[in-house]
Amino acid sequence: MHVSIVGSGYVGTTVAACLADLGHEVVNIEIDQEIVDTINAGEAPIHESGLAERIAEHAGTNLRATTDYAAVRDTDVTFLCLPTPQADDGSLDLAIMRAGSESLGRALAAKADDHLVVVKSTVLPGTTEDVVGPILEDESGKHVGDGLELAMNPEFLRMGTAVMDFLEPDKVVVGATSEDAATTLRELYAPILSREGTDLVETDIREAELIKYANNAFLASKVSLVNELGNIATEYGADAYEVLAAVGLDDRISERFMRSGLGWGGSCFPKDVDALRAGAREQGYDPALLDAVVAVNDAQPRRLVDSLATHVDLEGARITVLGLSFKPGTDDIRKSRALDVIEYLQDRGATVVAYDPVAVENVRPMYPDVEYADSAVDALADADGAVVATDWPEFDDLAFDGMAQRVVVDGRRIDVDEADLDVYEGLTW
Ligand SMILES: NC(=O)c1ccc[n+]([C@@H]2O[C@H](COP(=O)([O-])OP(=O)(O)OC[C@H]3O[C@@H](n4cnc5c(N)ncnc54)[C@H](O)[C@@H]3O)[C@@H](O)[C@H]2O)c1
Ligand SMILES: O=c1ccn([C@@H]2O[C@H](COP(=O)(O)OP(=O)(O)O[C@H]3O[C@H](CO)[C@@H](O)[C@H](O)[C@H]3O)[C@@H](O)[C@H]2O)c(=O)[nH]1
Repeated sequence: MHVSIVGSGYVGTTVAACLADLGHEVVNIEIDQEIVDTINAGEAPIHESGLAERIAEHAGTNLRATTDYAAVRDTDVTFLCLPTPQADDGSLDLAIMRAGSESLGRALAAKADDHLVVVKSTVLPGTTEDVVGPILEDESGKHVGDGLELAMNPEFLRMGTAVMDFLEPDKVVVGATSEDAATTLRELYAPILSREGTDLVETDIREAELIKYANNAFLASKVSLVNELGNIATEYGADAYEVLAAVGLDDRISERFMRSGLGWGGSCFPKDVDALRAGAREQGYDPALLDAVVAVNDAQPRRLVDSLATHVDLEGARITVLGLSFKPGTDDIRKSRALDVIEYLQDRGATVVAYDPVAVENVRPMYPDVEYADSAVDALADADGAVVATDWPEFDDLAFDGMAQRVVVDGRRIDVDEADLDVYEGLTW
């Protein structure tokens, strides 16, 4: 099938490379010329395991990139993989989706054949049919159901494992306005849908849109619940990890996504939970539980710093922050809990020394007064205390003997030989 993909960030690039790998003819339409040139040179514009190889193999044959929306006219289906950021009040900001839909609609005006537009971006119910659809109709002169079909196909990939998550998902969700649109997507995804372990969920568009938010809200709530249970466990002097390992054996609950500690960050959970809360309020519903989910999450970084402060006078102290990315396996620092930890430490007069295997250059411009070390061991040298903010595997079994005071408060439960430390405290265990 001939496929165009608008937006070539984390999702658009991964989807394009993977669809090319499945044998489709794929073109990425992207406003950033540097990204376009990178893909056309056979290189990956982002770091994701398995992506560079796929782009190297397919660029120049069945994968290319361009800034020119006219390329959509040579394709049967277009995926919109544009950003859907938060406005200042937390609500969903659709400005980029609107701009992309306008450009797409204008390009489709000169296409004679029928076209299917699939929204893959995370958008609230009603966006595809009430915002994207009418813009496409106005700009192209086509009508939904007559020359133009609409579908919504949310994406559940995680950063760091994006390629495998896309190629081997638990589910593919398709919301479509017509049987033809659903059939096209079934054909496009045939190799993925034929594998055992992947379910196809076909719904109307509104349900497809909401499934994505419900999925992220559920996972974020699960982590906030395990953090609350972890906070309670520490008050009782109990180990939340032992407690939750047992709880997770109940298959109604599952042992996955049970790691308590510093909480959730990243480019998705914070913005999507906020957009759903704002959307719910707009619909007249008060999302009390989701408000609490965010409040619990926001409290964890301060709890970590407060816990360190019970052992170290932070004013003038040299404190190491181990890990800056929002989770291991990525250099993404968006809404990373580590950044809140840095701010609370600085507020209390500490000098912060930070180390991360890949994310330092993303943080440096935001926090120029932090000292950045080249290794965890260097970062710990002469420190009066340390906190663990990201569970990078290389932090397991670290040597802490270079510290001036061997005090560690761990927000992520790395493997530590407590005998090496004067004070070791887990945030929730
Ligand atoms: N990142 C994830 O892990 C993930 C997972 C699932 C769903 N999502 C959702 O997918 C969507 C895209 O997310 P992302 O992380 O890939 O975003 P991103 O910011 O990484 O990439 C978006 C790309 O779109 C480009 N762009 C902006 N305006 C454009 C325009 N008018 N025309 C063409 N290109 C344009 C940008 O230059 C950028 O390269 C969002 O709705 C997000 O919530 C993200
Ligand atoms: O037991 C856990 C699991 C995760 N986290 C934290 O939760 C955040 C999100 O982690 P993860 O879900 O692995 O990363 P993302 O790449 O943000 O992926 C989420 O957000 C994407 C964008 O919407 C979705 O597509 C994915 O399905 C969804 O898992 C990170 O800060 C993790 O440290 C915990 O604290 N404890």
